[in-house]
Order: sequence, then C-alpha cells, then structure tokens
Amino acid sequence: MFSPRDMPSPSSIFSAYASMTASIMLLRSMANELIPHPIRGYLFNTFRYLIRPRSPTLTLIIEESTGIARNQVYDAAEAYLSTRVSPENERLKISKSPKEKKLTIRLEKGEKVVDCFNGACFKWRFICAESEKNNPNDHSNTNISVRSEKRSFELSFPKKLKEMVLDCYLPFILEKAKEMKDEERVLKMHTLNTSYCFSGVKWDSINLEHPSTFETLAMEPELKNAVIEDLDRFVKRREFYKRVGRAWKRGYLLYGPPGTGKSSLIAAMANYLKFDIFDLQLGNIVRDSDLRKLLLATANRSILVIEDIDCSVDLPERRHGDGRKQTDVQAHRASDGWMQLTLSGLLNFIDGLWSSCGDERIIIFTTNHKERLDPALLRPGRMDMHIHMSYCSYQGFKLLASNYLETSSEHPLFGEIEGLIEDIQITPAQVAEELMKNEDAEATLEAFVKLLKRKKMEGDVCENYGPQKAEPSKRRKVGCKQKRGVGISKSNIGVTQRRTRRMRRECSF
Ligand SMILES: Nc1ncnc2c1ncn2[C@@H]1O[C@H](COP(=O)(O)OP(=O)(O)OP(=O)(O)O)[C@@H](O)[C@H]1O
Ligand SMILES: [Mg+2]
Repeated sequence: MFSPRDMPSPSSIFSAYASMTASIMLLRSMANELIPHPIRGYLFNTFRYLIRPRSPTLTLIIEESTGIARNQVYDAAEAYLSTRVSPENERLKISKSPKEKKLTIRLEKGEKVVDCFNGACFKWRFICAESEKNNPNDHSNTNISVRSEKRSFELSFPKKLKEMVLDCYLPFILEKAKEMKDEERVLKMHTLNTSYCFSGVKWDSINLEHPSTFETLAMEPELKNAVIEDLDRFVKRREFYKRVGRAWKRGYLLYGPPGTGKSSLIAAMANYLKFDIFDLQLGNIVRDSDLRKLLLATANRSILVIEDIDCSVDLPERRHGDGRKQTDVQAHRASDGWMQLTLSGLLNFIDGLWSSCGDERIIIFTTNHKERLDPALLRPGRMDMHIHMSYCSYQGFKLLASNYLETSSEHPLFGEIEGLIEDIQITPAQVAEELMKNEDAEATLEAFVKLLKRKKMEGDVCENYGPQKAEPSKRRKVGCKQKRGVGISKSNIGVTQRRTRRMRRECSF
C-alpha cells in the first residue's frame, strides 16, 4: 500500500532535479566536444521532440491551394467564417464586386474566430504569410522581386474530436458554403448567337433577372406542390440515379394557352433550384451536329428549354398540314437539301450522350398545342411530367390579387368574381394586366368584375388547348366549355387534378 510516508520530500525532489540538470549540462559539454555540430543539432531536436509534453490539441492547416487547384475546404471555410465574426474581431476585410448582391466580409491576417458545433468549440485563425522571391521570369537582371502571400486557416480542437471534425464538422462547413454560394449565385440565361449560325454555333449569356417564383405564380396549389416536390426529389437523388443506372436528368412538358405562365414557371424553377437556363431556339439550328455541339456546351445544374416545340422547327418526321411558314433557316436548309436536323436526332441525343455527359440536367419543352406534338415526344418515359397550364382559377386570381393589389383579406367583390371566373376563359396574364391598370384596389376590382361580365356575355367555347381528346371543330360545334384546369397528365405522376378530370369529362365524347 502506498502511504504518505512513501512520498518523496521536497528537498529530495530538489536534489534529484539539481543532479539531473548537472548531468544534462555534463552531457552537453561532452557532446559539444565529441559530436560534430550538425549531428549535435539534429540529436538535440530529436531529443527535445521526444521529451516534449504531448499537447491535447490538434491543429489542421487548411491551405488556399493544393498545387494548381484551389482547396475547396479553404474556400468553404472562408465563406463560412464570414458569418461567424464576433465583436472580439478587430480587423476585417470588406468588399463587393458588381455582380455580388451583398457585402463580403473576410477575416484579416491573424484574426481568430471561435465557432461552436454540436456542443464543441473550434478555434480558427487566419494566417497570411508574406514572402519575397526573385522573379524567375525576369531575365533583365534588375533583381525585381515578387511578393507572394500564402494564405491558410488553422483549425484547432481537442484531439479526441478528430473523427467528428473530419466526418461531420468539415462536411457541414462545405455544405453550408455551397448553400451560401447558391444564394449569392447570379443566374445566367444562355441564348444562341445567331451570327454563328452557318459557320458554327455558340451560346451567349446574360444575367437571368426574371422575378418569377413559386410564390408569385398563379397555379393550383396541389399542382404547384407536386412540381416543387418533384424538383426536390430530383436534386436529392444523385445516388438513386446512379444505383438504377439512369442519367441524372428530368424532363418536363409544359402545355397550355399563351399567357398561362409556362415561361414564368420555367423561371420560377430556375430561381428555386438556382439553375442556369439554356434557351435552345431550334429554328436557328441547321444540323444535328450543331445541335450536339450546343448541347455538349451546356453546364451541369442547368435547365435546357425548348419553347414552342410544335412550331420552333420543321423537323422532318413531323407532320403538320396547317400551312405554317418556314423560318429563313428552315427554308435555307430545305433549298440546300441538307435537312439534317431531325427530331430523332434531338431526342436520341437528349436521352443518350447528352444526359450521360452531365449531372443534374433538366429539360423542358413548352407548347401551346400538345395535340400537334409528335408521338415520339409524348411516349412514356420521354418527358417525366406533363404539366398543363391553363386559364386562371379563383385560387389563381386570389394569389394574383394579393400580389398585385397587396390585399391580404378577401374583398367583398371576391364572391362575385369567384362565381364569374369559374365560367369563363381568362389567362393569368390577362388577369395580371387588369390588376395593374389602377393603383386603387377598389376601382381595379370593380373594373375587373365588369370585364368578367362582358366576357361571360360574349361567351366562350372550348379552344384547342389542353388535354381534350375531341377534334377542335367538334368541340366548337357542341359548344363545349373548357373550364380552367392546371393539371398533370395522369399517365405521368399520378397527380391528376380534380379540375382537369372534370374538364376532360366535359370535353371528351
Ligand atoms: N400563372 C401565372 N402566374 C403569375 N403570372 C402569370 C401567370 N401566367 C402568366 N402570368 C403573367 O403573364 C406574363 C406572360 O406569361 P408567360 O410568358 O409565362 O406565359 P406563357 O404561358 O409562357 O405564354 P406563351 O405561350 O405565349 O409563351 C408573365 O410575365 C406574368 O406576368
Ligand atoms: Mg412562354
């Protein structure tokens, strides 16, 4: 058993320490005489390293670049720490480039930040080491030196948290920084530069500043939710697509009358996902090979849009005897006998090479006339979701009224509007235009009621828009009314709107 009597007395500790120091000094003087200087230095450093007390802290050095490539962890840490500055910080860098929406805050040399995550505290320090080197490219012997900065972050934490830092904390920072970048991202709209049409093809881009969002879009709430859920599912399913061996792409067909929000929905999708838009005007493309080049030049996380697919190009396989005019490019193509842009070329390329060359691709076709589309485009598996954009419903009107007139509560005229709007065809674009005419909500709504009454008096007939199976002429003959309905075709995702079903029942024979 250990008893206090066994404890060494302070005087014995002191004498042991004195004799150890004396022996070290003796060893040192012997070493000085016997061991050559460079070896002595090496031995002392090794000895000091071995007897140095072990620190319970681990420090990770996160350098700005790894050879040529930038270090993603550094960039993520830089962005993330800008949200973690505290009143303790004394010097911060601040900047804003023309394209950025907000001010950017960065730590200045030597500044420290303490960040807490999952109950643990992590110490960050920004290091910026400056150095001067002779310019290796300077052959003029002027000895002009080049100053360079080596930036890095030091992340210190208790050693026992190493696994947690590598598995959770750093991935969390990478994810957070990605979210911040997406938020800051200026979306681009890429369109074709037609001056390259015959010699080659090229995308030109401008900033996409379309303000349409799902909040401002008048759509049946169930349909809107179905679209949002579909997009959410799509972007989350990288592993799923890999597992089932499918290219990570999703196709949407938007169809309905002009002014029902097809283009607005595309912009809302782009703004929601933070995806760039590539607007492919098929009418300006001559050959499949040009099309391929253009498609291969599109980026990941983008939406490829082909508007008005039924009339944008005279694809050889397409049949339409409606006397539509050819564009100049199409006429040129036909006169030269090089009708080389084919629908099968387009579809095969989209399904095959294009989609397997990139990730997170969305493709959207729009049309005012679904019934004129080639069956190849409509066959199951081609477009994942068919979205019917149709006339404005009472729900749609309420959303537009609250956006345009900023009326939160229901106005007394809303009841009358509900009764009228159900029986006539008015597009969201027309409703929006009416609601913008006057700043006075009362006067605007009164004028709107008058317009609805006038339209009702004039009478509506089913137009050749939407999913009806009947021939337009037949529908017109029987005076079948088309109710507004914004729906997804039932063959696609099983979300069919009550309204659309009712409309189908009313319009088919
Ligand atoms: N569903 C909607 N919700 C909100 N605003 C809409 C909606 N539909 C149309 N609008 C308004 O009408 C304008 C024109 O709509 P948009 O260009 O999206 O229609 P479209 O269906 O693409 O027409 P087109 O078939 O002629 O291309 C939009 O800028 C927007 O202001
Ligand atoms: Mg449009």
